Amino acid sequence: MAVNSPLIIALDYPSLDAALCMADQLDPAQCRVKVGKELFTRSGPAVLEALHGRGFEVFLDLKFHDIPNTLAGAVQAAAEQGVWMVNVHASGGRRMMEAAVERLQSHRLSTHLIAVTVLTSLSAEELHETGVSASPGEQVEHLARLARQSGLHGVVCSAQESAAIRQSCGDDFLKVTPGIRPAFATVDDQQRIMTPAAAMQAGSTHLVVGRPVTQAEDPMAALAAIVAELS
Ligand SMILES: O=c1ccn([C@@H]2O[C@H](COP(=O)(O)O)[C@@H](O)[C@H]2O)c(=O)[nH]1
Repeated sequence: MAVNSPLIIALDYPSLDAALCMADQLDPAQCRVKVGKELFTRSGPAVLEALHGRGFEVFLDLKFHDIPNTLAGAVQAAAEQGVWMVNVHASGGRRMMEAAVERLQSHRLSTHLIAVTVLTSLSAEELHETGVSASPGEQVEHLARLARQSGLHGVVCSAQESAAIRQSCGDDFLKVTPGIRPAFATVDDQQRIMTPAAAMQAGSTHLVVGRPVTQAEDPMAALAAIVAELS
């Protein structure tokens, strides 16, 4: 299905039923959906089958991070389940990322492979606490370049870094940005945030939106407000 929207709705729910209840209110021609660690750990591949059966393109957000051989196997397993996009941590290094790219290519799997740079929930102070002396912006850009050199299709970053990555890695390199917060939403545990319209202006190619829609009193009204902001 051709999806003519940058929106990816994060189905962060504790059960398959709850996730499908939200999915059934969404139009697979108008947005993609994201399955993360909680939902996948609870429901397993059944959630992918159910969402694919409803016509959705699925971003499997399991943020793989392991030795090259193990990680390549996990990426292959995800791609063979037909997901549109899967991700790994760029901090796993060049050899790990290249192993995943090679595995997809050798099996002719066309799933988009992207790398998480610096989690959008991390502030500069928290990043420094992990032993990284660079600022979030510097570290994101460093890891984005590494991901691009390793053959990946793009990165997960905050929209605050999209413009710099567009400059260094180009328009075609995907900038998938969580931490999207419309003016009406609460910040929650995110740190590096941006509104939907500002994120698109900055060069994000995809906007990941979870709680501003899924925890809203009226999720469909919240989604409509975001769509209106983007049009
Ligand atoms: O750096 C990252 C990487 C992934 N995420 C995921 O995106 C969504 C954001 O949800 P909100 O409710 O809109 O905050 C969530 O599934 C995260 O696991 C991220 O936020 N930051």
